[in-house]
Amino acid sequence: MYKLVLIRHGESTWNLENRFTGWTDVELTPTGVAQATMAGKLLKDAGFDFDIAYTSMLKRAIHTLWYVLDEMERSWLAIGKHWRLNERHYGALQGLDKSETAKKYGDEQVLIWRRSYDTPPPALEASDSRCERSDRRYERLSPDDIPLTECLKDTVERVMPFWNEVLAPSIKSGKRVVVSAHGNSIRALVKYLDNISDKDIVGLNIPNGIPLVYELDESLKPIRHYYLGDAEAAEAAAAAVAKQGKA
Ligand SMILES: O=C(O)[C@@H](CO)OP(=O)(O)O
Repeated sequence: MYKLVLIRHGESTWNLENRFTGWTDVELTPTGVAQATMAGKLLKDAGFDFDIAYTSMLKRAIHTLWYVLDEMERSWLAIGKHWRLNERHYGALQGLDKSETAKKYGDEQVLIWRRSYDTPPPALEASDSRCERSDRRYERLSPDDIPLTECLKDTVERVMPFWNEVLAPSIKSGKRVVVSAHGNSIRALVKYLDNISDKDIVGLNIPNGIPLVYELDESLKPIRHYYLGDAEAAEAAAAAVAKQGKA
């Protein structure tokens, strides 16, 4: 049996301000740092250890991983950073207040933009100063790989090559893998792993900074999954994420 640990980054400044974030590179808050440190402690106390870590190109996930590994005394571990693990691109909503947006367009429309499987939020213009196409960290990508908006389906399509080419082979080779990523890039992975329908994925929310453990069989099919620590607290934190898009 293999184990894979997924961690959504700790609370970010824009989580705290309740703004759509996507590919915007915002920092952890002190609460986010405490959540990441606690995630490391939970993992260490439960006897977890890792051989390799992966994260996105965004500092809220990178720093979360640093705090987790530091707490586990594994700061020396190899870390792979990849844009395919970035948060779902939120298009022209990036930077807007979620509940103000719900007041303007209605809770239902915001739920569609936040959680529908195949309806993307309005796209950014490539000329918009928020567009990441001129960001040096993505200079090796073709501009077309850098989204102007994404629905979860698009995120699944960009995350899956990373699963197939990096994560799955790494796990199958016997490496113990931890991934620090984002609410929607993790939802994309979970949708694939648990074969969740396009309809049911709408109701799935991932809390900040709580390790999500997958036990996988020889062919990497999930046997079971669970949040480390207090299961009720994890459920309450996921329910709070669901409410963020209400007026
Ligand atoms: O703003 C975002 O990028 C994501 C994660 O914080 O939010 P949501 O839960 O609304 O998809």
